[in-house]
Amino acid sequence: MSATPLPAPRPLGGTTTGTSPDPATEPLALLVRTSRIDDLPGGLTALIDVLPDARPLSWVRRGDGIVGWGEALRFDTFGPGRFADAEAAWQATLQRAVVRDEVRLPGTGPVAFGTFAFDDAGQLDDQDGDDVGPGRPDGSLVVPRVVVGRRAGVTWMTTISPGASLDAAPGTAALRQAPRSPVPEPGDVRFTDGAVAADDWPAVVREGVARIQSGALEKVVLARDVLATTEHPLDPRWLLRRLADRYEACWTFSVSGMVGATPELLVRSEKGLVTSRVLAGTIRREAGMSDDDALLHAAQLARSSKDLEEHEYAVRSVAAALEPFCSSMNVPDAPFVLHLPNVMHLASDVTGVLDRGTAGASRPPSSLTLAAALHPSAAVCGTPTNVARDLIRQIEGMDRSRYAGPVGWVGADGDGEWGIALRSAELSPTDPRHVRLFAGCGIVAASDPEAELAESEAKLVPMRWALGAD
Ligand SMILES: C=C(O[C@H]1C=CC=C(C(=O)O)[C@@H]1O)C(=O)O
Repeated sequence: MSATPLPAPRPLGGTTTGTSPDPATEPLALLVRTSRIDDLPGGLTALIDVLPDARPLSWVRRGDGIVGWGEALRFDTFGPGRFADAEAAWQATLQRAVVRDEVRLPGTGPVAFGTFAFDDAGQLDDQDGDDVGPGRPDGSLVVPRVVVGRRAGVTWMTTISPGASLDAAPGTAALRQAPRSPVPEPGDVRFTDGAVAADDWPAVVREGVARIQSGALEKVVLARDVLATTEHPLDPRWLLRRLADRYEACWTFSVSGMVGATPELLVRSEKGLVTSRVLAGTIRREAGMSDDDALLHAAQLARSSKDLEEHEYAVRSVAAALEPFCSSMNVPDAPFVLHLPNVMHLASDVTGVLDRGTAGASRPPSSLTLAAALHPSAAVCGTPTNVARDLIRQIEGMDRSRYAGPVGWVGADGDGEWGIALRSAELSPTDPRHVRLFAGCGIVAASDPEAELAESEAKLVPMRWALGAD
């Protein structure tokens, strides 16, 4: 890709920051270099272990993926155009990037990590319900200074130098020499109720069930938050290391203070093939459960008509959103059971072949465009989407912020991976000892409010555990 002297990426409805000249007035070119490096010691946490400071970027699963740090560029976007604005800013950036990529795998060359809010309709202060927007962005793309990645035995390092700066060339020696701050332990953790007290949450679910039974909608996903206060300032690397080690089937992510290990892949787009792992329908897995008991639970989940109904809505919403972009698709007839340490889920992998000539577009849709089209799926919102979203705004009583929004990365060719920010926590931008944990449940006519509360507790287990609580 060559550098074209285009105007600087003006954030359409957003803000851009870089580490070089003000991008609003001067073009900010990026020099991007990717080289293969020696494999890293360590298995599942090898990538996490190279992160040098407490502002990590991460997208890691089973020891593979990409991590990044530093900020060559950042785009913050607001309101309903947040995805399109982020995409436009990324495309404008790529126009001015000079790239030398010696590895050429998904995740090499220029990449941007991203995180987007669930809702774009203003933000509620979680404590007293005051509207505090538009301070916090509804979406952010971060182009790191350094990326380290690993895929199927190939390990690489990318350096991204903005403007006139020239960072050290990528290489094993450069990575070894980079200073790395120690990861402090968070110490004791205290958990308190979030916007809606746990004891009051079943009443919210009851209201959701009543609306469904009245015929207003078929499914709604209702969520709650829990506040955690740590004894010492929390370093997100502490969470990432524990999550990547224990929840290896999940995507361990970190972007701008949104951290978690999600089992749900909103979309992966790679060389014309798109995949979405749709989850909905859950059964708890007790600590210490035997394999035989786990199998019995899995069978019970696979037969549960309430869970199958929840799942069907989610699969249908994903298939309908992907269909306009695909020349062919495979939507499984029946889900499989995904086993995680804390829960089991009904899961379906929906796949499709991208139609390269979609709707007269000059290039195939990027993974970010696909994520925007898929969000919010019925796994995190409901059916019909608009009715469910309105009901969430009315009765949930909480600002979801980036919980249940898309999180992931996009590369220069548009390929990338976007998860749904579940099993997640948002670190306070102002107090490093404060974190909000989130969990939600799909509600259908047959849902039992107390059982949903128990299910939400099971979904909080990964983040509680990652903080150090048993
Ligand atoms: C909304 C969440 O989970 C979704 C994903 C899997 C299973 C779900 C369920 O069974 O309700 C939810 O749809 C969450 O973890 O906060």
